[in-house]
Amino acid sequence: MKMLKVHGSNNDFFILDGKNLDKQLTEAELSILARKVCDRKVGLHGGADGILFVTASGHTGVVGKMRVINADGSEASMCGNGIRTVARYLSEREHAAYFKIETMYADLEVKKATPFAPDVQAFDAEISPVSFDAVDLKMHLAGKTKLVNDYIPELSETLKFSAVAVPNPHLIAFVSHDVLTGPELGRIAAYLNNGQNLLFPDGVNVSFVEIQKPRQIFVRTYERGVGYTNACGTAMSASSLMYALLYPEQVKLEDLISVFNPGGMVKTRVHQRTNGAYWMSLIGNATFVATVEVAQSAALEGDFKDISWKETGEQAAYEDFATAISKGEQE
Ligand SMILES: N[C@@H](CCC[C@H](N)C(=O)O)C(=O)O
Repeated sequence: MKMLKVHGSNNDFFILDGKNLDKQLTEAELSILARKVCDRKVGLHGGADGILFVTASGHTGVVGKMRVINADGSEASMCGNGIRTVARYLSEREHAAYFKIETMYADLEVKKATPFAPDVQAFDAEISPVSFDAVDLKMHLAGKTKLVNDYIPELSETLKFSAVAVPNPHLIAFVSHDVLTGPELGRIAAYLNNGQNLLFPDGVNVSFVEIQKPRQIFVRTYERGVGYTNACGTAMSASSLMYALLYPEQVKLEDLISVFNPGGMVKTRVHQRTNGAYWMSLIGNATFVATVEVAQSAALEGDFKDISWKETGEQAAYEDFATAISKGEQE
């Protein structure tokens, strides 16, 4: 079985193309494979945040289908950092620069973007559909059908949250720098993703957002099915939407927003269609780290003694880029 280790803002994945399997996987095996391969301690070469499973799409004019399997084996409806890397993979495989990828709820447009730096390739992905509806969020708050900049007393007496599905569920709070870097995010997100709480029984991705200056935010995310990640693309898109809606004096629809995260930086734009629906452009790196070969039967057993791992050399360029960002040399 061949896979590709990739990342967007150091949110890392293994792309598994159904064409490169030794043998067809059952649904249960796909989930087991994700848990074995992604394990940070004993998984494949340091593990990953998830598997991006690529297959053919049944939809006309769509180049391929992406399924997102979190590190804990659960399936997510979307992955913003992941779809950029799948876009690059399909773009190289199909020799196309602008096309659609099928995801659980929508066929999303992707296109090649201007590289962020030499050897730091970038792609631009549509993030949609957007919903504030508690039913779509699988959110249960007494008497509330949506939540926009409001308190959830069960979680915090001081923080205000907004809930938005893009279409995977996100809970977002705008916070000070101290709160962004402190323990509250972990406390709240671990509780909401314990599978037992009544507010989000299916879990939710939780992000804290700091406004650094107009059109520049920092987003830290604790992901459902994973835990803390270096970045979450759908969270940065959802956070950009809430930034535009809650702080219209700082950012307008269509403005380019710089979104920094612990793993790097992406750019976003918030758009609104004529029917009122919001959608976002998520523009960021799509880095190929290494090509991997492992026997499928061994991977399913979590046995990674005998693998072939060939680095592409792109990670060094990405690290130079990330260093330049952290020194404020790039906006
Ligand atoms: N890292 C992803 C989101 C992956 C899915 C998420 N953990 C969920 O369960 O919704 C991104 O970049 O969007």
